[in-house]
Amino acid sequence: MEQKLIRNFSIVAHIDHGKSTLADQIMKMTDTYDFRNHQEQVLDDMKVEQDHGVTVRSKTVRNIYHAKDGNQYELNLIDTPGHVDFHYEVEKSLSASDGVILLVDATKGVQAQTVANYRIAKDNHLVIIPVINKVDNQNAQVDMCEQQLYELDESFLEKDIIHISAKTGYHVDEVLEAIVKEIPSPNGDVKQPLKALVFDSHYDAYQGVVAYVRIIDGQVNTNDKLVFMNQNVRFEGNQIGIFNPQLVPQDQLNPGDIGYIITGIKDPSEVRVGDTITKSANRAQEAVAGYQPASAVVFAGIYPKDADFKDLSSAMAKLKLNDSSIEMVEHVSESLGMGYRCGFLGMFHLQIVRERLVNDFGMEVIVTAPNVNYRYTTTKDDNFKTINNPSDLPDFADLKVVEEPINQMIIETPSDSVNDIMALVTKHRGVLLNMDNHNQMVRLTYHVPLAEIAFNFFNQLKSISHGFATYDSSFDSYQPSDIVKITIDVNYSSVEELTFLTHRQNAFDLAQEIVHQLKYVIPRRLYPMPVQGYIEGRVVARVDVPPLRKNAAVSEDAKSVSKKQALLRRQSLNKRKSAADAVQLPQSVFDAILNIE
Ligand SMILES: Nc1nc2c(ncn2[C@@H]2O[C@H](COP(=O)(O)OP(=O)(O)OP(=O)(O)O)[C@@H](O)[C@H]2O)c(=O)[nH]1
Repeated sequence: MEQKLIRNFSIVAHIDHGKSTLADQIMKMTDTYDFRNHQEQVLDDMKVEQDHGVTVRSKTVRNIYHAKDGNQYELNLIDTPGHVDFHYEVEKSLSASDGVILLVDATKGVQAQTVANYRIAKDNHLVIIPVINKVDNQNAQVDMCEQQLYELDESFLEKDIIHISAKTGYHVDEVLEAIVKEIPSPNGDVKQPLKALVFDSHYDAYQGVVAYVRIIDGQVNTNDKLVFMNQNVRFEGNQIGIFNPQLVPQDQLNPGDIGYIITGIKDPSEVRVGDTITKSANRAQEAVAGYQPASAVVFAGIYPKDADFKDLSSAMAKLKLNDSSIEMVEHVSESLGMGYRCGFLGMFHLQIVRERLVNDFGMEVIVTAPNVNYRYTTTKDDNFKTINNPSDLPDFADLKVVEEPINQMIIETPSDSVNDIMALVTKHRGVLLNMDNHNQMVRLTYHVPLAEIAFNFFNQLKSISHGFATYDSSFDSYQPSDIVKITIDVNYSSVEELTFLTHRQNAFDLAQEIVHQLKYVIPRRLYPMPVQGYIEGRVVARVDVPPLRKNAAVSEDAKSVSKKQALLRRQSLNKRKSAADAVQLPQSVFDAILNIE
């Protein structure tokens, strides 16, 4: 396809505003995919995506469109995720695009991720086509959405904002025409040395690493000798091709094309998303600017359940290739063995990683209770050290200052929920900075500790506001805080994975609650096991996990004294045997802790 007839664009929106439905509709109208014999939402093909009904990974598909001007255009569409945890995916997709369709649900209006995605598109200097979706819905408020879009960007006043129903196809043809007319064709020079930006990748058991690329300059042909510029890893492009949305081989990719290169590389750590591919014989001078690494928000340990650490390690490396935002470092735990301490972009991301390990790699894992990171100075050292594992915080006697991450959070809500929401955020130690009205909604701006909103906050907010409130939050600063460490002993030995950091005001209640929850989930032994919670060296909570044994005194099948004595002897022998084993922590222990509000 001639370069001037190519259009590369992403569809961006808040979660559930209809991106995948629009992508399907475009594929239907351009005859890219035959939907009669297939399921809807072909792009959301991962099990986790179908289970949760959300897009987790960006997906690319090439459509051929016969435009009204008589030309055939190649429309490379990237469907992006809408959930805040997958923001990083959107950033990567936009680096491969020249324009975006900014989709707004007519029944919901402009929401937090609409604004966030609009900003990324602006920062990338992309053409933005605003589109209002779901106009077939009887609750559609098209005028309100238009007003909100004008407030977001005055330049939209000069455009005719398109009103569509992605579901029925109403006016989607106008979107296709706008893509052709407004989004520029890619500018790249075929005569320059090859520069292909790797914006994504996945691992194939037979073919090794498959790199998803946008060709910036030059040309790549099948079997070319290639090199990853930053990693300096050489390989041969065994197969190249495009997404339809399945992989379809081609002989050649040219500037502006979005496609894939099968590298044959079997070691996932040799490939980095954000790297540039060039030819080994005719190297480009400079690599394309890559991506800022994503910064993890919540941290947790991941350990193999029944399998070997080696299996976990190989599964994690392949997963990381497909999701470069996961941070991981090896970690040895006394009770769970070799594993990883990992960083995630949010709780939903953590949940998806856990499910993908099972679905995609058959890897059952134990995930420990998540936490955020903190930093501290000690009486001996005034330099701040950041920790993401609570057990790394030194003893309270040595600490000078502990700081926790504070986020700026903006909540938009209908006015009838304002009081309840303010009470909720105050309970979570939020400090109100500003309150104003914004398109019939109240906008509250807060400073709130990340640890207070990283876990269950979103669900609480949704339930209080009956699903209407939305929020967006971003890191603001570290601030000194009265943070204390809760340590938990099971059977008189401290369990590292059950160490928590929290504000002093919550510490006592939290320690009580954790210890109480553990009573029912710690696997029982033949003897009672005390579970104790400590704060700054003092026991503040205690329960005894009841023993797993028959009570010889009342047992019905041991009526004679000698039989009772024999039973007691056996129990005492078993007791000595099992006392030597370390306490095994099943997943239910960490799940129980996660449910504490
Ligand atoms: N009535 C109506 N419903 C729509 C329309 N477009 C999408 N929907 C519905 O809205 C819901 C969300 O649509 P999706 O296409 O999955 O939304 P999404 O933006 O891709 O969601 P994420 O990828 O998870 O962010 C689905 O139940 C769709 O059937 C439309 O034009 N009209």
